[in-house]
Amino acid sequence: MRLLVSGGGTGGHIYPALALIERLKEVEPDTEVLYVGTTRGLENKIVPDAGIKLETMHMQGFKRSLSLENIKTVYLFLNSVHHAKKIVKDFKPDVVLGTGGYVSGAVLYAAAKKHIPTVIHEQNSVVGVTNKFLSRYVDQIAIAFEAARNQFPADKVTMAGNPRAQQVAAQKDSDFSWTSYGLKDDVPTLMVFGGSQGAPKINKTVVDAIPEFNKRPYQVIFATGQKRYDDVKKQLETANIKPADNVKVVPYIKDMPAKMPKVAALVSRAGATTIAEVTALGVPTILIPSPYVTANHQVKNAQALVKNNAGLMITEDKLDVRSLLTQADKIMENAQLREEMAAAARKMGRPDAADRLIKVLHKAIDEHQN
Ligand SMILES: CC(=O)N[C@H]1[C@@H](OP(=O)(O)OP(=O)(O)OC[C@H]2O[C@@H](n3ccc(=O)[nH]c3=O)[C@H](O)[C@@H]2O)O[C@H](CO)[C@@H](O)[C@@H]1O
Repeated sequence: MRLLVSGGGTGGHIYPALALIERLKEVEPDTEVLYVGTTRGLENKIVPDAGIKLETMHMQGFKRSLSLENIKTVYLFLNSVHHAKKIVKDFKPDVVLGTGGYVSGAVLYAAAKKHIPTVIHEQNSVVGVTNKFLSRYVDQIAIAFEAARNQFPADKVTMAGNPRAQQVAAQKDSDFSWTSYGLKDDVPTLMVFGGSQGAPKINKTVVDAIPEFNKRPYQVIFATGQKRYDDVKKQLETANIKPADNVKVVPYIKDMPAKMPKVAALVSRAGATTIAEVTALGVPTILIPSPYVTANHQVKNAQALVKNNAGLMITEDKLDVRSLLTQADKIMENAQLREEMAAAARKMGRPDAADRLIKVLHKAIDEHQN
């Protein structure tokens, strides 16, 4: 298959695309892939690191208030559509997949106008602006939450799940060792990150909790987000806080599918891709939904896990050292509770999501020809 993929800005849009590509190359080894992203998003690092060819376009999002910047945004969008049409013409894809972010708006719109089969993947329960816009033009729409179904034209929608779920589930017996971080393999590990880019309030709270984490019988691996690492280091120095041997602070955790199966519990934002991963594997979670997202959708994501006894939630306004430690200790110091939460989480997982999405791609190709 010749697959053109576009999705960008944040890890939540990029990792599902990469997971799909990895699986497609397994089942259809002659697959050719080109990825189109923005010049500034996380895709600039993650996609080439995965050995996938990347083309970039300069784009920006709309501001909510009326502003001159929006004129520039429209200009950049039209320019990108023009650029994307050229990419489509040169690459000659059998199908084009969009996984969200402004850049996928331009690429999928261009492909649809050039009569190429198109599919979008929506990771969230509340549909993103780009996918909403594209839903009129594309052939097929794959979703990961039932709640997204009625926000799209009904005849185009298939439930697929998030391909990242299949990727992490496939590595559940990974031989990754925590010793590569200077941690131990026989001590339960709490992983902490605030989404793919880190979150300042979570970072500050974890920094302040480190003197207590230092004394715990479990270990902590804390990813600050690449761009926020220096800031966290400064906070640690100013407050004279030194992580003990059982606490590691890093900018970013690479190759998460190999590592996540080895964590006892996770503290994180409630982004859709993280949720897909923890439910595929059965990882107990403490979710701190981002209050800065469309229609507060991360709270809805988190509530689904809480309702099924698979996760605990701390809303950001209630997040402080005490609430964080209380919930972390509750899970980390009770192996039986962890097992129960893990089993509940696994029941919600979709470990065949990539295969389902591949079927949707073929459906788009087949039905487009008819
Ligand atoms: C603020 C914002 O708009 N967030 C959105 C963004 O989330 P965002 O990209 O922040 O978060 P997601 O949970 O969707 O994805 C994070 C991904 O990054 C990985 N990871 C994280 C930290 C790390 O050190 N290493 C690493 O590999 C996680 O394992 C996961 O695969 O897109 C998601 C999918 O559209 C939405 O649900 C989120 O609401």
